[in-house]
Amino acid sequence: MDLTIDRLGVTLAGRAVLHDITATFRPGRVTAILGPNGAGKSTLVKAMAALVAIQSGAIRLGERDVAALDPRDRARRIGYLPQDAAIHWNVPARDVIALGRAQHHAPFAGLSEGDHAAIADAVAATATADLLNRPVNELSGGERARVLLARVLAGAPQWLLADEPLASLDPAHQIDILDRLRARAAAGAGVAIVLHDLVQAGRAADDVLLLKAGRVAAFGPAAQVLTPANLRAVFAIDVSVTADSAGRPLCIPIGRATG
Ligand SMILES: Nc1ncnc2c1ncn2[C@@H]1O[C@H](COP(=O)(O)OP(=O)(O)OP(=O)(O)O)[C@@H](O)[C@H]1O
Repeated sequence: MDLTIDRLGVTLAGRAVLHDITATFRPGRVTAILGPNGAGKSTLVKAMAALVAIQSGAIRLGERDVAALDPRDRARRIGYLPQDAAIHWNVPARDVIALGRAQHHAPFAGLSEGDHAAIADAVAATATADLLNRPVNELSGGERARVLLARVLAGAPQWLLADEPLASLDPAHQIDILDRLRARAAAGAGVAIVLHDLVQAGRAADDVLLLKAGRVAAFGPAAQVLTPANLRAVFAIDVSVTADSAGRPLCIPIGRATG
């Protein structure tokens, strides 16, 4: 089902943060949300997960208003991985990952075979098997980030919204995680990820939403959006854009825009 943002406006603490955002994200594709610090990327994904109140417009999953969905039903449909997620209990990583199945079974019910299978898939996708018995607060930042990603993957949501999922990962794990997210999309899920790295965005994204100061600067297929002119207009940098060996845009930042 499409995830549609329709003339969305969000105001936080009296400040208009998002203005008249319209875009339709499609399942089966990876959509990257890019923009400078403070552009409104996190606020947008929170609004898509119904975690912030919206002042105007709507977010719809298919025909249904996301904010009006029953919360458990919404959690089964939309998985959200926050930026800098904290874990307040020093429990083994396996318990954190298992929490990703909570919306699939009755409260206090044990894990079903289906739950175990989904957890095993998520553990394989994030290479967290060796971490399962470790207390989460003793993991490195990147290890913890992979455990948290495993938790949201374990829920097998129709839509996966991830806010900077690569931020603390080493290059090998960045590549692995992007490949897994692409595999989820290829299997029919919707995937929307906030990214800062233009190289990774070009590599992973089918579609790109460029945000600037809370407004849509460009939205569409990655090759049409990731152009030197758009990137200059949004980030005020010069970027070399060529095609990589798979024909995807390869964006190399050169420096601050001149002239
Ligand atoms: N709870 C809040 N109350 C008031 N203003 C907020 C709140 N949360 C975010 N903002 C403001 O909204 C704007 C957008 O913030 P947001 O976190 O969505 O940006 P972002 O594009 O994700 O930034 P970054 O790349 O730095 O993570 C910023 O100016 C921020 O200061």
